[in-house]
Amino acid sequence: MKVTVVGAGAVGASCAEYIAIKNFASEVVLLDIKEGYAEGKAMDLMQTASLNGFDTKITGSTSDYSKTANSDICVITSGIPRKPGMTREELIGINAGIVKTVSASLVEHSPNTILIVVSNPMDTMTYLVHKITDLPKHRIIGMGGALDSARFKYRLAEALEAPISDVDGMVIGGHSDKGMVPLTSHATRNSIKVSEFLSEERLNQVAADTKVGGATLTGLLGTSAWYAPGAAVSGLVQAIACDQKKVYPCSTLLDGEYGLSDLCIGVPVVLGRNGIERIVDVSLSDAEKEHMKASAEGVKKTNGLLEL
Ligand SMILES: NC(=O)C1=CN([C@@H]2O[C@H](COP(=O)(O)OP(=O)(O)OC[C@H]3O[C@@H](n4cnc5c(N)ncnc54)[C@H](O)[C@@H]3O)[C@@H](O)[C@H]2O)C=CC1
Ligand SMILES: O=C([O-])CC(=O)C(=O)O
Repeated sequence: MKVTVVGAGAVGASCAEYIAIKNFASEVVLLDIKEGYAEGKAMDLMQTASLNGFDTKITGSTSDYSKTANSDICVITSGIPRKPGMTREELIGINAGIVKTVSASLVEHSPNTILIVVSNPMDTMTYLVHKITDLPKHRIIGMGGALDSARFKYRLAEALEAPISDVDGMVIGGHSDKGMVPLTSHATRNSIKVSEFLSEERLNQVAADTKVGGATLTGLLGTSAWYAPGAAVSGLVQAIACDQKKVYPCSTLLDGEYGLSDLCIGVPVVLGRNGIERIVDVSLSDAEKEHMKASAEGVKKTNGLLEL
């Protein structure tokens, strides 16, 4: 199993590290445009192999896509991150150009690959990849919901004063401060609805804190987060590589599901060796349906800024 990660920055390196530590891939190629940077990150990570007990071979490349040839899975993390006070949508001007050239080069060298898009604004970048490559839709996957759901579970566990392993919950919708739709009505603590434990007001606070999860960390760190994003990407990569058939919310091209079409937005999907093997249609409350509709309008507005 060969995995390429483009962008050896904070998220790309974290993602490569988690993939290696989980020890399911034979090879990870890190590629960056900065001279020597990916080679340096790869060497540093390889020097953790005997300490962390993995056999995955990590190599680095400066813009040489021949090294990525025949990758089973490619991850795009190249692009600028936001600074405090910015929205993800403001990154479109620079990141669209980067994602366009990177995805074309990846597909040229790995025509059978499954592509995972991470660069922001992620739903719009995922849509862009559909427009400029001829990969089938089940092989183009946007990562956002897996991370947002992990943050939701963190906030739920905090409010419930319960261990995170007892908590389950999912966030669908656009990966943006306003567009996320935390499914509070479906969230559970060991199979019991969380509304049995938390007031509506507290649950609304959990949802609000979840939606600004990325912005909160950007304010604290001065740039956006990388540990949880890297771990979330490695989860998707593992689900595909190991044919786990796990359900994750991912950004995917919709064609009528959830009453939406011609956009990529986060919905629950089954992930296996073929990429997105099924889109799961979950029944939503009226409020969640309205929220999803507004989220889709936001994503479409950002898509409208693309020069296609
Ligand atoms: N979808 C999600 O849930 C998340 C998305 N992100 C996004 O991921 C992206 C990366 O974030 P960080 O790793 O923190 O940024 P970073 O600045 O640490 O790393 C980005 C890397 O991309 C490289 N790069 C730029 N243009 C390139 C090109 N044409 N080819 C190859 N490499 C290129 C840069 O040299 C840099 O090393 C940002 O757009 C950020 O907003 C970050 C966290 C979560
Ligand atoms: O907040 C950001 O800009 C990066 C990101 O998408 C996240 O951490 O959720």
